Amino acid sequence: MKTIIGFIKAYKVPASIALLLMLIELMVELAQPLLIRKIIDEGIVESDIHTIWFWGTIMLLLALLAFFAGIINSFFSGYAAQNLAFDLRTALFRKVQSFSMTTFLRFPTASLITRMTNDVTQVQQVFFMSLRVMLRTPLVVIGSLIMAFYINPSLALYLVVGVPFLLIFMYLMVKKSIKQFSAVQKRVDRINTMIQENLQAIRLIKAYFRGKYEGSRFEKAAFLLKHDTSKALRLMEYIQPILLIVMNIALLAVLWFGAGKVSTGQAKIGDLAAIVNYTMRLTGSFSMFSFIIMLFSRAKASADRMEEILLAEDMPKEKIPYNDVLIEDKDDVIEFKNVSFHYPGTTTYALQNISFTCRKGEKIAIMGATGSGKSTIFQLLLKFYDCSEGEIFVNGRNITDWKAEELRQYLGYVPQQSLLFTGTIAENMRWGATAATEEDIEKAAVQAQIHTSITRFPNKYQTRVGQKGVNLSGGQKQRLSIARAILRKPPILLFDDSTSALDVKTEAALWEELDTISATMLVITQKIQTAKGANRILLLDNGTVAAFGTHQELLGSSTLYSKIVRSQAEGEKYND
Ligand SMILES: Nc1ncnc2c1ncn2[C@@H]1O[C@H](COP(=O)(O)OP(=O)(O)OP(=O)(O)O)[C@@H](O)[C@H]1O
Repeated sequence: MKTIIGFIKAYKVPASIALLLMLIELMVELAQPLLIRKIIDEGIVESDIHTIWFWGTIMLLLALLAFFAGIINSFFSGYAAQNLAFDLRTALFRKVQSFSMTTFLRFPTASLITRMTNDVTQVQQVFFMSLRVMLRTPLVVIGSLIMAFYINPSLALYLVVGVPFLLIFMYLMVKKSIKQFSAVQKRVDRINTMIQENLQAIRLIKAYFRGKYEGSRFEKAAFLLKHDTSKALRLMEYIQPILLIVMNIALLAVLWFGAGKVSTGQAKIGDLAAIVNYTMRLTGSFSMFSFIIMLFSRAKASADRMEEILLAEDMPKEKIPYNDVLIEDKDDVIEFKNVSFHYPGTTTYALQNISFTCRKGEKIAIMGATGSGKSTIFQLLLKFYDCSEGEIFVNGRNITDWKAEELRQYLGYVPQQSLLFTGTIAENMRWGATAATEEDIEKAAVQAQIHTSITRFPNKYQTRVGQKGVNLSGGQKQRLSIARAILRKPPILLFDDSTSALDVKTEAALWEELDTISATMLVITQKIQTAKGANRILLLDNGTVAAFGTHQELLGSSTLYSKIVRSQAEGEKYND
C-alpha cells in the first residue's frame, strides 16, 4: 500500500482542494439540523415569520454553496483520480518491461493484464470516491455526534452506546472482505487467461471441434468468479441490516427519552428535532459504510496486487560502463566454455558442459531433437539468463562484461515464433531499426525473399498487418521477421528455426542472399538441407554436444547425425 500511497502523493494539491470543498459540503450538512432547530424554536414555536424567512434563506444559500462546492469537488477529484490511474498504468507497464525473464515468468500474462487494467480501475474509483464521499462519511459520523452533544449531552449519550460496537464490527468485516476480494481478483485473472488462450487458439479449437468443451471450461471459471464475488458481497449484505438495527434502536431511545425530557421542560422541541436529524444522518453514513467497505476492500486487494509488480525484482542494474566504441574484432566471435544451465526454479540441466566456438563470418547450424537445448543456447547468448556454470564470450569479451543493451544491438535475433505488431509492414520492419530508409527496408525485404509478396499487396509496404499479422501466411511472417532482423545489420544473426515454414526453393534463395551478408550466423534448424549449407554443424543431444564439425566430418564420426541424414533422405524419397 505504501508504494501506491507514494503515487497518490503526487496529487496532493488537487486532492487537498477537493477535500477542502468536501469539508464545505460537510459543514453545510452538519449546520442544517441546527438551522432547523432555530426555525422550530425561535420561528414556529414563537410564531415569528421573520425568523423563519431569515433562517430559511440562510439554509437555501448554504445549500447552494454546498451544491457548487460539490461540482468543483467532482472536477478536482476526477482530475486527480484519472491522473493517478494514468501514472499507475504507465509505471506498471514500464516495470514489466524492466523485468528479467525470471521475474516475468513468475506472473501469468493474463494476470499482468488484469493488474494493469481492472486493478488500476478499482484503485482509481476508490480514490475518486474517497475525495467525493468516502472521507466525508466518517466525518459526518464524528461531526453529528459532536453536534448532538453540543445540543443535548444526555440525549446524545444514547447515540454513543452503539457506535463503538459498530466500529469493531466493521473492522472485522473489512479484514475478512479484503481476503475474499483478493480471491475474486484471482478468479478475474483466470478468466482473462482463458479468454486470451481461447482467442489465440481459435483455429485449433474450431479444427478440433472443441468449442463446446472450451465453452464448458469457461462456464466453470465464470461460475467460480460469480460464486466468489457473491460470497464477498454477501458479507456486505450482513453489514447493512446490523447497522440499521443498532442505529434504529438508538433512534427509538432518543425519541422515547427525548419526548419525556420535552414534556418535563428539560429539552426544547427544536433540540429533539435536531438530534433526531443528526441520528438520521449518522444512520445514513453508517449504511454508506457497507458500500465503502466493499469498494475499499476490493481496492486494497488490487493495490496489493499492483504493489507486487512495482516491488518485484527487475533486471539487476549493470555496473558495466556503456561501451560505445565498436569492440575490437576477434577471430572467435562466439565461444561457449563448459557452459551448463538449468532454468530458474528447475533442477534439471537444459544444457550441460557445452563448449564450441564460432569464427567470424562463419555459419553454424545447430541441430538436435526437440527439447535438446537449441533455443536455450540463444536465450543465454541474449543474456535473458545467466549461465549456471561456465562462460560465454562474444567477440572475446565475457558476456557478463557486456551491457545487455549493447550486446543485443550486436545480435540480430529471429525468434521461433514470428511475432508481428499491429501496424504496417514498413513499421514492423523498421521496429528494430528506426533510422532505416525506404531503400534499406526494400533491400532487406529483397534479401529475405519477401519483397515480391509485399509488392503484390494493394498498399505494398503500407499494408496493415492485423493483430500478430493474421493476414499473412506463416512463411510470409517468418520472412518478414528475418527482414526485420537483417535490417538492423547486426554483426551476428541468430535464427531460431526461422525458415521451417518455407518451401525448399524459397529457402535456398533466402540462404543464397543471406550468405552474401558478412554477418556471423547461428542457425537452429531441423533440416539437413539447411545444415549442409552451414560451415559447421553443432549437434545437441539431451543438452550435451553430441558432435561438432562439417557435414562430411559428422557423417564419418556421428552415428546420430548419420541416422538423421538417413531418415530425412528416406522421407524425401517417400515424398518423391
Ligand atoms: N522457461 C523454461 N523454464 C523451464 N524449463 C524450460 C524453459 N524453457 C525450456 N525449458 C526446458 O529446457 C529444455 C531445452 O529447451 P529448448 O527450448 O532449448 O529446446 P529446443 O531444442 O530448442 O526444442 P525445440 O526444437 O522443440 O524448440 C527442455 O527440456 C525444456 O523443457
